Parts: sequence; C-alpha cells; structure tokens
Amino acid sequence: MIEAVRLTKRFGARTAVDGLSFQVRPGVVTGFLGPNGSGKSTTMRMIVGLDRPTSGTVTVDGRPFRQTPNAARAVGALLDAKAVHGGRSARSHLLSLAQLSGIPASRVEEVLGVVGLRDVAGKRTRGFSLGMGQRLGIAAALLGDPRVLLFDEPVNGLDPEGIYWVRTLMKRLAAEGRTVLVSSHLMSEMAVTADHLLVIGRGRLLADMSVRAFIARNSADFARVRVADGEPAARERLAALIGGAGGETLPEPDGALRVTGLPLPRVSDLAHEAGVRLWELSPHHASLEEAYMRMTQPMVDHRSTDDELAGFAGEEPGWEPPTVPEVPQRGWYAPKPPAPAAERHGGGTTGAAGAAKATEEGDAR
Ligand SMILES: Nc1ncnc2c1ncn2[C@@H]1O[C@H](COP(=O)(O)OP(=O)(O)OP(=O)(O)O)[C@@H](O)[C@H]1O
Repeated sequence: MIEAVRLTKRFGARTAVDGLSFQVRPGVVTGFLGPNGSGKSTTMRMIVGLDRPTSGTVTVDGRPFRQTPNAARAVGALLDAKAVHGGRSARSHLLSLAQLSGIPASRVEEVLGVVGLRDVAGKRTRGFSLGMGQRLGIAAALLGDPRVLLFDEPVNGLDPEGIYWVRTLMKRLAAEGRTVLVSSHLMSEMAVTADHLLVIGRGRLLADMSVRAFIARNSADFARVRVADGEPAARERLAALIGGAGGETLPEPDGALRVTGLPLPRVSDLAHEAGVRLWELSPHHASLEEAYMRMTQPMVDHRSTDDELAGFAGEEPGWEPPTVPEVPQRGWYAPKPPAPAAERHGGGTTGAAGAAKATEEGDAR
C-alpha cells in the first residue's frame, strides 16, 4: 500500500503538491488523474524518493521509499520512458538495472518476453519508437517482480493493440494482489482500466473514490428521446411539455432531444398523453470523460485561445491552391479510385487487381 499524509512539494514560489493525503490499496488498479501540471508526476517522484517532500510524508508498505530494504525489488516505476541511454540495447539496459538490484539475468529475458520486445532486444534503444520505449520502461518496472507499481502515462504513444495490452497487464497485476497506481489523460482508457480514482487539481485532492461513484457524483444522467422522423411540430410540442414539467432539453445532432431533470417514465407519459409518436426513448449515463471535465474545468491551467492565424493559408503571395482532378465519388466517402494500372506501372495484372480491390473497399464504406 502507498500512503501519503499531508504531502506537499514546493518549487520556489510554486506549490506543485499541496497537502495531499490518500491511500493506494493493493488488489485494484488506481487511476491517478488531473490536468497538466496538477502535480501527478511530482507525487509519483516523491513516492519513489526522487523528489523530497517539502513537508508531509509518503510511505510504501509503511516505510519511506529510501528506507525500504531492496527498494528496487519492492517498487517498480515507469516515470519517464525516455530516460534510457540511447547507445545501449534494450537487453543491456535491463541487464544493468538487474545487476544494480541483484536480480538474476534470466529475469531480463522473461520481462522482454512479457512486453513483446524479444525480437528487438539487441537493438540500440536510440532507434526505438515511442511505443517501444514505453514497453521497455514497463519491462524495467516489472524487472524486480515488485508488489507496488507506478506507471506515469504508460499508454502514451502505444497503438490500439498496445493500449489493450497495457490495460490487461494492469488488471492482471492488480488481480495478483499488487498495488497499481497509473496516471493517464486518456479518460476512455481509464474508465475501463481503473477501479478506483484519485483526482487532483493544482496539487490538491479533488476526489478519492471508485470510478462508478465518481461518474455518479460528477455528472447528470440523461434520456434521449426521438420523435418519429418528419414530425418537427411534434418534437417542438414535446420539448415544450418537458420544459413545462420542469425538465430541460438540448437538441442532439441527429434530431433527438437530450432530456435532463425528468425521469424516463415521465417523459414517456408526456409523449403518450400528447399523442407524440416516439422512435427512441433511452437512458444514458455520462462518461468518465464528461464527469472528469466537469470536475476539473476550473483547475485547468493551460487553455487554448482562438487561432489568430486561422484563414492565413493561401494568403502567401503567389500561392495557388493545388489542382485536384475531378473524381466522381461513389458510396459514402468513397476514396479516390487509383489511376489505371497502365498509367502507374505501364500495365500488368497486379495493378488492375489492386484497383479492383480499392473500389470494393470504397463501395463497402
Ligand atoms: N523540478 C521542477 N522545478 C520547478 N517546477 C517544477 C518541477 N517539477 C514540476 N514542477 C512544476 O510543478 C507543477 C506540477 O508538475 P507535474 O509535472 O507534477 O504535473 P503533472 O500533473 O504530472 O503534469 P502533466 O500531466 O503535464 O504531466 C507544474 O507547475 C510544474 O511546472
């Protein structure tokens, strides 16, 4: 278990972590969320003794990290996947870490297999993609088979298959009874990976609860109601009735109404009494992303403004837009058919077959 008590870190005048108290329990995946600059990485760095708290304490299984015997085998962390010597191979990077912590070399081969890097283990990490670097960082965290694991943005740069793999790995590690703390900005991913959430904003704890409770407390469920197509007057009549009964409606892009403030059966009764035909009446639960945005909106430090340069393209003196040949579009967003094989390769059946395939794909969309 990880336990923080009034944990605080200041960098000069900036308070990065402000009196945080929480516990991260074993057996579940705990998601660590917060806007950019809210203090997640600083908290993780303090957990593993890389930053010293200005005040307060944080312990791992009852002791500060620096006092934990053989800490590298007790706690594994992926904090910065780029913190690897680019001239070393993945294998030699892991071997040197293993040697420093008294971990047998055979374990290196095991973790290389777990993260799917065996085939490239002899290659210099300089040439690694972002996703390969993440996998190597995860391998390093797993090396000592630790009971406590921290992952700062582990899915950063991973493709969908890699993201799915990380999700499964986190869940498996937690199911084995380990303590797993994982930060991410990918809300859809957190919603399916984490059981529990710690949410911080400007260094302070905003929420410490299950994912389900967090969504329930920070969002409003709603109903979608769609009247029969081609009956706009009925839609307006229903919207007015809902408003009169104390509900609120918002138009949805497909013509349906999003209703809040009234239970579903009440909406159904109103439609029935008014003789409005419905094609849809469905309950909806807000997503983790909606709940998170609602809670953290006031805590966001970095916001974009409208782009002053919007509309700039094409104004460069002498610039002409490229001419795009007119191509008839077939189907729904059908891609441009490939040029005839003869034009591209000087003839041949391969090109013709490829053209036929591309057209089939276009039709299928
Ligand atoms: N070494 C440092 N010196 C000065 N300020 C720092 C240092 N490390 C972090 N900070 C500041 O502390 C605050 C918290 O940063 P931190 O990296 O912990 O946030 P974060 O939640 O991990 O952000 P992100 O989601 O962008 O990774 C920021 O304002 C950051 O600029």
